[in-house]
Amino acid sequence: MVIDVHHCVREVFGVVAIATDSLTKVFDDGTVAVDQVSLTAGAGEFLVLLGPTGCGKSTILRLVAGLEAPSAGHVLIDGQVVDHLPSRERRLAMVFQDYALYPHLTVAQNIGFPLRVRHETATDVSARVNEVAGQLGITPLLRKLPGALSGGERQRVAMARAIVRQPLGFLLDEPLSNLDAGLRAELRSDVAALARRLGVTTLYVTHDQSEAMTMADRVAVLRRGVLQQVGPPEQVYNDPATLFVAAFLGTPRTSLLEGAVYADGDRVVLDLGSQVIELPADHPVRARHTDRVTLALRADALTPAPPGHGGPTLSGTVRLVEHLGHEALVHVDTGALPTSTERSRLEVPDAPTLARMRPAARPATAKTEYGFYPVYDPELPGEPPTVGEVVVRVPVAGLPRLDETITLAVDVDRLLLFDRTGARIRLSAR
Ligand SMILES: Nc1ncnc2c1ncn2[C@@H]1O[C@H](COP(=O)(O)OP(=O)(O)OP(=O)(O)O)[C@@H](O)[C@H]1O
Repeated sequence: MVIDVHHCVREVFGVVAIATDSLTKVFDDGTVAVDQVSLTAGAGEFLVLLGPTGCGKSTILRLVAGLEAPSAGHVLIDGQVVDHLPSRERRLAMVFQDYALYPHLTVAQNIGFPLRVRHETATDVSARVNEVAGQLGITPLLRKLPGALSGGERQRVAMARAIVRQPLGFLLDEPLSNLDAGLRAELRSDVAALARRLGVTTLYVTHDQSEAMTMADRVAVLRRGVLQQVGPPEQVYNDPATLFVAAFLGTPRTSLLEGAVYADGDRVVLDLGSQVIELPADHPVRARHTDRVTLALRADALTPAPPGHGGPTLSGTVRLVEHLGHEALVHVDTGALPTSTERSRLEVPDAPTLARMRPAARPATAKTEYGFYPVYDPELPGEPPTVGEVVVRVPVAGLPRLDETITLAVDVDRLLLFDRTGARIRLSAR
């Protein structure tokens, strides 16, 4: 009788949790790449590590894989500390963005490679390779060489090679980043579905928020090696704990504006300097009278105000209309003071945003009736951005013209406010 060793292992170990406990990595040059990160990917969970470039995502993966030694803290697999275990004994399969397929081996030989180095019989290797190729829909490719494959096919072969050993966990480091956008979107669901079908605990690294949002059971957002927030995608998006998380998650980019709260008789307003947003008189932010705040506004908090709209509004001048087909992204200059990157801690504004900010040298905002006179904190380095822009999605049927003044309805339930430290001001009425 032939016993399938791998199936036995899976049955004995089952699906396992992968965890880090105060994991810290300081490289020899003093770089603190990972700073006391405690995270758990539950058994069978698809956990995505998300953050800007350099935030320590790959280093966490390498520490979990055993390719780097932690400076402090621990890695746990199935509740057991594995710090002493060499990489190969951790039974975790890693897939990198470059796949690292052997160019002179066929697809079948590439997939079977991890089994052959364990001296399994040719019959067993072949059976397992065929099984995995079938699972991934790549059986027709088995005789080809990697050079004859498309990017997406190569990616599937790399996944096949990772699962052939029936690992206890997958560690995937931006495995889709070398593919074009269309294929990436297609493979996203494939990879997530495969991991779920196999029930394998997965740590998936990406800096692409839409990838994280569509694939993850939970997302862990990192900044400079420090864990900011962990939760299901919709929770992290809708209920960000910090200004950084609110700013990092948002397509189009979340707008950040400086403001102050004023509660005056039966009025409660957010004073942006150039204008005020009138809030309902019983709005809980009333308790924050005179506080300086940062307002994070995403496109989904704004709509062009219909005639006679009675709720909170924000107005501004149309500066840019980006056509997306059935709708357009309309960039509206509110005259308010944008939040500096030093305060938001969002260190990598994209090039188009920067390019738009710089040439539009224009003094930001004037003093309002409530006396909020926004100025940049003198201790903050760098040149302040000059345009307090918000972005709204508008159906093509009702597009405004450039330089037109438009009024936007603000969804109060989607107002995200943050204090001077970047911590969320939670409004109990939400
Ligand atoms: N061997 C090393 N020696 C010194 N510093 C390193 C080393 N490897 C990584 N770093 C630094 O550690 C920090 C985290 O790097 P890491 O590769 O983990 O980031 P990342 O979030 O995966 O970024 P990316 O998305 O660009 O891959 C960075 O500042 C990086 O420059």
